[in-house]
Amino acid sequence: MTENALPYDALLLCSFGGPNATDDVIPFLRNVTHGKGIPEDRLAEVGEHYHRFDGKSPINEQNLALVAALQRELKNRGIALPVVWGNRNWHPYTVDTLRDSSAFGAKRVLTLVTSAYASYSGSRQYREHLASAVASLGEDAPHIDILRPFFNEPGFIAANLAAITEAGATLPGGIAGAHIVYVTHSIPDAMQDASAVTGPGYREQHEDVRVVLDAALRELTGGEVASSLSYCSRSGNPNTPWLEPDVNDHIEALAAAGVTKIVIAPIGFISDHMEVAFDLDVEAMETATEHGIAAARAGTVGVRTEFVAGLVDMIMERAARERGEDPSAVTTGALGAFPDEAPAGSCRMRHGEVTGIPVLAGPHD
Ligand SMILES: CC1=C(CCC(=O)O)c2cc3nc(cc4[nH]c(cc5[nH]c(cc1n2)c(C)c5CCC(=O)O)c(CCC(=O)O)c4C)C(CCC(=O)O)=C3C
Ligand SMILES: [Fe+2]
Repeated sequence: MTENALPYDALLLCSFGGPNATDDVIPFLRNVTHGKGIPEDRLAEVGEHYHRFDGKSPINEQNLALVAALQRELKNRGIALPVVWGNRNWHPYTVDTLRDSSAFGAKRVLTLVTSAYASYSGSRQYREHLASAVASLGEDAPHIDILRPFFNEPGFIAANLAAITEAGATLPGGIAGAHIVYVTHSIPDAMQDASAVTGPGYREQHEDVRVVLDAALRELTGGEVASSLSYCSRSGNPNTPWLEPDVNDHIEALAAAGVTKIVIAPIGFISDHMEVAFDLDVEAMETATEHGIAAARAGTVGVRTEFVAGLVDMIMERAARERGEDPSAVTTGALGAFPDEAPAGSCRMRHGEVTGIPVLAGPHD
């Protein structure tokens, strides 16, 4: 049987974007932090992280690699679906990509947002961004659908599991006895609360992944698995509460409790972009070394075959549903598949704050 992705005629990979050169850094950071109240000194500090890498974030090449991997997987399955790429905060901007796609005849575009978990930052903000791109294209805009969050897609889990076991194998004595330090991006407590209003919140989605991965690791190793979830990359006003513990404080506390080896597993990110390359590989690794802990950083899912195949499964499942079929949504863990359309009031920046900003894939309020 030949598979097809109808009614879709393109897949848009929609991501964060990052600077490609020194001169891009400040304008990129202005785009990201526009209206967000991030203090100047935090911006200067984050600018320094990028300058350590000559102003070039690895994120763009990683997204291009994911585009290529998705194209390969689709082609191998005999599915004709062009994959295009657009960003929220840097070139190529989503609006430009969609204008081009439309010029080439795309009428209905399925969007894969590069955030695995739902919160304002990973979900609603992208839905606002896509609505604004569509509005500015007017009649030329294709119809856009958005794939649900994929944190509990089995391929995402399998890819993380493989990455953790590979990293664990590099530790002295292997993974046995290592504490698994799962890490994700911190968000303000208010954003966390707002993410939990209409369904399982951002933290709960990660906890679900942690439980599933721990169980799989236990099965693989035949031993006990100790783990915890911690957070990196907090910003904003220091007086505003964000999700804790910070990964560095947490590693310090683990050392004080007698832990001697850890795997740092960045389950909150899909590629080794700047948060991973600096906040984990530089800062968290330094913290571990200072405290006498042997640490191995697990890779992100990147373009691992399990992950890419799982994404294509999700694409085909969604396409089938849009054709009126009733495909089953396969998920791991206890939370089930998130809905295709976000519920009213979900994933606001703050609970109860109605901004009136239009969104796609869900009601505006
Ligand atoms: C949950 C989440 C993800 C994970 C989901 C996902 O993967 O999408 C994520 C990803 C990313 N965040 C990124 C970069 C930045 N995020 C910032 C600021 C913020 N992030 C937030 C949350 C998240 N962010 C929040 C609540 C803020 C505060 C301001 C605001 O409410 O928006 C700032 C401003 C400076 C600072 O304050 O640090 C920068 C530069 C990059 C690109 C990296 C690269 O260039 O390689 C990526 C992939
Ligand atoms: Fe961020």
